[in-house]
Amino acid sequence: MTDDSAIRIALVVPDLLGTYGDRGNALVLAQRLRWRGHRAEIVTVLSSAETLPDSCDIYLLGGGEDVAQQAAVNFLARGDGLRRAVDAGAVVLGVCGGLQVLGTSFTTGDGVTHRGLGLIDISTEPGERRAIGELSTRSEEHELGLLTGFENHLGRSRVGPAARPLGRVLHGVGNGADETEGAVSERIVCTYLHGPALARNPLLADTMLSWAVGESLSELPPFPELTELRSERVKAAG
Ligand SMILES: NC(=O)CC[C@H](N)C(=O)O
Repeated sequence: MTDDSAIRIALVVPDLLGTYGDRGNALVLAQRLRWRGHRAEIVTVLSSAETLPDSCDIYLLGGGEDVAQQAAVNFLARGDGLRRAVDAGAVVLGVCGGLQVLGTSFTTGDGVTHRGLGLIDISTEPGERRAIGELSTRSEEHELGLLTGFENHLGRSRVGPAARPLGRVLHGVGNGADETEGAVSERIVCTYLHGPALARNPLLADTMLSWAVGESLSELPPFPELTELRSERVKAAG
């Protein structure tokens, strides 16, 4: 049964975009809401569903392989639920393959260009080699500070004029061409950070949650394990 007062978090086609552990982002968001006394519901939408419901507050798209990304675009274009949700103010996170799916187009390693959903102005072409390893960036423009994660992608992305980069690369590849990482447009956040990104970067998680809830959220007590994880991972990035 649906709980009307709950913040609904859609985990979008994890059977296609679930290769890199990004489903953890849904658990992080739900738990950070519950710790503050909000109700949260995770709505898992598999690609066997008819269409994606437009009634969720937050939509999470993870990373996946090239063929899975094409299947995800086909599924999401059917019914257009994600576009309607975005138009109504939903918050969206696209990680890696999810970033490429949300963008205008992506060219896969075989040289074929595929249409993305066009929800954010970012396009992707294959690089010369796969970017694999720790990725750390600084996001001053969006006041998100240091962002940490790992990357594993061939695609190199260019942010168009209708979006802004999420951060500037300190270590790793990120978007590739110009030392930027990810993209932001209104309430859509795209990144190459896996980790899962929202487990490693609680400020990003809480920023997205405050957009969904419509108010700033109470402080949570510091988690020493989290501080330690972040500093250990940033150190590992060199
Ligand atoms: N980690 C991913 O999601 C990979 C995305 C995409 N298939 C690429 O290689 O660029």
